[in-house]
Amino acid sequence: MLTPEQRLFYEENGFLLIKNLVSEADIERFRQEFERICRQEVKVPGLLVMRDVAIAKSEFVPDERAVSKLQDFQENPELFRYCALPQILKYVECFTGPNIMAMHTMLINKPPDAGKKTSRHPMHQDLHYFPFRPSDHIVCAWTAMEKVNRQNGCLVVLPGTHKGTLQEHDYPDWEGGVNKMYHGVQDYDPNHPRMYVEMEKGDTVFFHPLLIHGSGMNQTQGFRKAISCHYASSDCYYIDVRGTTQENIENEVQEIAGKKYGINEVAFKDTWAFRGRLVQGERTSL
Ligand SMILES: CC(C)CC(=O)SCCNC(=O)CCNC(=O)[C@H](O)C(C)(C)COP(=O)(O)OP(=O)(O)OC[C@H]1O[C@@H](n2cnc3c(N)ncnc32)[C@H](O)[C@@H]1OP(=O)(O)O
Ligand SMILES: Nc1ncnc2c1ncn2[C@@H]1O[C@H](COP(=O)(O)OP(=O)(O)OP(=O)(O)O)[C@@H](O)[C@H]1O
Ligand SMILES: O=C(O)CCC(=O)C(=O)O
Ligand SMILES: [Fe+2]
Ligand SMILES: [Mg+2]
Repeated sequence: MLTPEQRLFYEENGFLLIKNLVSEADIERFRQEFERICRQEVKVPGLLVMRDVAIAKSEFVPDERAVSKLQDFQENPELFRYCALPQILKYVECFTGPNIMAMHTMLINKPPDAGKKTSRHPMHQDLHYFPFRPSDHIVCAWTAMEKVNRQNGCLVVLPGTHKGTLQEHDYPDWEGGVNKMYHGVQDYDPNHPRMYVEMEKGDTVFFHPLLIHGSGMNQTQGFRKAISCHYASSDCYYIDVRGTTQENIENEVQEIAGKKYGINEVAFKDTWAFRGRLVQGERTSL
């Protein structure tokens, strides 16, 4: 699928932007379903509805505009259609091989910043959240549901950082507050070249789980929308993160999973095994 130039670009930079990959019609359907979920017209088992911390901690009564992110929509057939779009899977297969699992799903509705810069997403590596390997067989697809630019907080990437190792992550020291589980790399090189990935509606970026990335504040009045899925080869294997830098996220996830599913001591890897869904080939290991 990939031209030699595209392959080389990904190997060197850790991401690949494909223009106009998802149709307007599909994006409109995802948007409609998102709105139905916000209006609570559909109930989705396992879905996590997240509000921005600035809104969650204020007196303001939240309505659908307060939703900053939907996570784990694998049980919603309409949104999950995104993860199985053939034109996306054709690219994903270049990184994962033929057995493909959709491991993590998100619809991000980055709100207009409430004045505390909490709409930012600190610079991080997604692998920090994942207890499975090898990292080269994991890839994220992130599709802009509208034009994204520096004004509304597009993705910011540090090209080439996927060649490094997994860094220690923790909450950034931000005055205005930080969203739950938005860990960041503590000491990335501030002089590393930065790229602002500006995209049109339907453009899709594929990126490596070690690529350091984040997103800036949304300085517009609109809600910047994107839909994404992290894929892994189903031949990947789970690892034990105890004693590694990932132990802090394991503890937080176990605490939340315990509350959400009413089970104590759920293994971190099981929180992934039961959310993961096969989208192509055979479920061999994950
Ligand atoms: C690769 C990928 C995984 C990378 C990422 O996506 S990183 C971000 C990952 N994010 C997540 O996994 C979502 C984490 N969020 C959640 O689990 C939930 O939204 C919670 C923060 C637990 C809130 O759950 P919810 O059921 O809405 O609970 P409540 O509304 O009753 O609030 C309970 C207490 O939590 C606070 N809260 C709500 N939203 C946030 C927030 N965004 N950041 C920080 N704190 C928050 C809320 O103020 C309340 O606090 P107290 O009043 O108890 O002090
Ligand atoms: N010290 C830091 N620690 C962790 N993440 C940071 C830090 N500084 C910046 N970032 C992340 O990198 C993103 C991009 O930073 P950048 O300074 O380019 O954007 P910004 O300050 O949000 O907007 P602007 O385009 O006006 O500079 C930030 O929004 C934030 O998510
Ligand atoms: O859409 C964004 O702002 C980035 C989200 C992101 O990187 C993540 O949730 O891991
Ligand atoms: Fe990320
Ligand atoms: Mg700045």
